[in-house]
Amino acid sequence: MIRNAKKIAGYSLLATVSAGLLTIGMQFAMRWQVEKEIKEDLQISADVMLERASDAAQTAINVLNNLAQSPGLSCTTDHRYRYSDAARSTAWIDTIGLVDRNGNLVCTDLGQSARQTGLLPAYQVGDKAVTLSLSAGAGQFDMPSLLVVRHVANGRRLVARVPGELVRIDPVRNDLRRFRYAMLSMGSGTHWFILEPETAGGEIIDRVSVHSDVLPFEVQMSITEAAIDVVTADEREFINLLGLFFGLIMVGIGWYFGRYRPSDGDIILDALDNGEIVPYMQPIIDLDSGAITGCEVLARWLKPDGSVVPPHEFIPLAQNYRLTREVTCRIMQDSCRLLDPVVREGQVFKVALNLFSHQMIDDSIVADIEDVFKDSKLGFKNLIFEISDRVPIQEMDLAKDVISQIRALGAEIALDDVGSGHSGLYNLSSISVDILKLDKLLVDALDGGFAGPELVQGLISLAENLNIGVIAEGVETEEQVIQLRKMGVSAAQGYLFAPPLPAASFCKLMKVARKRQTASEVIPDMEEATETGAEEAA
Ligand SMILES: Nc1nc2c(ncn2[C@@H]2O[C@H](COP(=O)(O)O[C@H]3[C@@H](O)[C@H](n4cnc5c(=O)[nH]c(N)nc54)O[C@@H]3COP(=O)(O)O)[C@@H](O)[C@H]2O)c(=O)[nH]1
Repeated sequence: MIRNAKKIAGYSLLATVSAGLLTIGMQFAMRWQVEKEIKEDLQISADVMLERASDAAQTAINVLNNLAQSPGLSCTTDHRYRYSDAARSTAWIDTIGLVDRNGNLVCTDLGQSARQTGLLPAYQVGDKAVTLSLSAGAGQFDMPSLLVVRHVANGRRLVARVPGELVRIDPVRNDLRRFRYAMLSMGSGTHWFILEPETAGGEIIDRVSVHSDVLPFEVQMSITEAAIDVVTADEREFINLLGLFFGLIMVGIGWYFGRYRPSDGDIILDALDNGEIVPYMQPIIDLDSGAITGCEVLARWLKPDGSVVPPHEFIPLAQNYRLTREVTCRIMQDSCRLLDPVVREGQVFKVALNLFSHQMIDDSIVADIEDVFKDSKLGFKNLIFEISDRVPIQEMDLAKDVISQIRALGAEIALDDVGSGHSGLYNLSSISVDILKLDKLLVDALDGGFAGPELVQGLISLAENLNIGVIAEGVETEEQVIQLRKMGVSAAQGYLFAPPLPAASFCKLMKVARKRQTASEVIPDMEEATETGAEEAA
């Protein structure tokens, strides 16, 4: 199972939906743009068609006006040459002929000799000098031609024929013509031609209508929606591919952001599971005899790369992620297991374990202590639980209850960090403890400073009066040992004797200490074990 599968699925769904919306948005925008362009094209088409029709008609009128300047136009070869020349002078006209007053075509330009009866209506006095009419198409599907008629004399008229095929050419894209309807009309219901769409039906998306101010032409055009689908076919495919591509990228991003990234809490849990958080033991020495009377258990994180992480770097993380119970249990279990060989040899010594201040108001710690130590050889009576005086206990009644339960098991309670910067002896006034642990700051103050020795002496007297023991912490010099002994302190720990040691080194040290009972014999060997321990720790 992929870790964070739900998260990845959520992100991917979000990504897919956004890719889908983006694709739809792009399709919509593209369709809107194409529709706009099609409408513009339709307008241009209509304008061009009207312009062509007007240009063709106007050119034919001009050509016929020029011819009409010549007097006595007839069907002589000479005149027919003139008609031919005039017809060829412009692409719009395909033939020019002469029509008699009865409307019969009597001759045309050269090459167009056939006589045609009834081409135009009979001439009426008062007819306009120039008229426009339409010829019938030769076949059913032929387009009628525009006949431009110019009266010359005696009811005779010059006629120029303008074929519709030349006018209907329009610039609309081939694929759009199938959906376009176009009509060029000449007023009063007469239309020159109608271009029907190839594909009938469909919603009309635009209609345009343009007309000439000078000539009786009007162009009407419309186009159906299907044209948009045809025009956008390639683009739609492209956008869909783009959407798919974008969707895949978004899913990738979703996976990236949703993938499992362990929190600091997960890292601590993994370290616990992998046995990387281990107990180190710092010996507690009897200053009178030099014997090791116990140890303080201090947690260390041994990383796989060999580095040793001190507690102040990972304990706050464990606190943030509410993993203090797990840490405490692991340290207690490992201490119990690792010290077992020493205990089995019959050595009696005290093991001090640190508790978190909030554990003082949660009696699950009592059950945990019982669980771990109930069957151990060490026994509850050799356990000391240290609670820090740095943090005032909030719910004193609860704390008193938890402490009395721990003491009822037979274990002792030590008030740690007494005399440290944040210790106010507040806790001491409310809870009963068995041991005071003088902080390194106080021990350092023995060497000098204002009222240092008096302060220590005062606390020692206080402890004596309360009938509680004292352990000095952070002892680093022999002078401190001498002073502490003078003041009546008989238990201490510190780098002078040994730093916190890996369990194996501490056990080795205990073995040596068992053989040599006196301080003068033990301390030199302790240095040896300490060096070994430091090497192992490294
Ligand atoms: N609730 C728990 N708290 C724990 C646990 N393990 C450690 N801790 C607390 O972390 C604090 C720092 O501990 P650490 O870095 O191990 O420091 C201790 C000693 O190594 C250090 N020490 C001892 N002797 C000397 C010395 O001569 N010189 C010197 N400079 N330092 C020395 O002092 C610290 C003693 O700790 P404490 O007695 O508790 O004050 C510390 O507050 C630990 O309590 C854990 O498992 N649970």
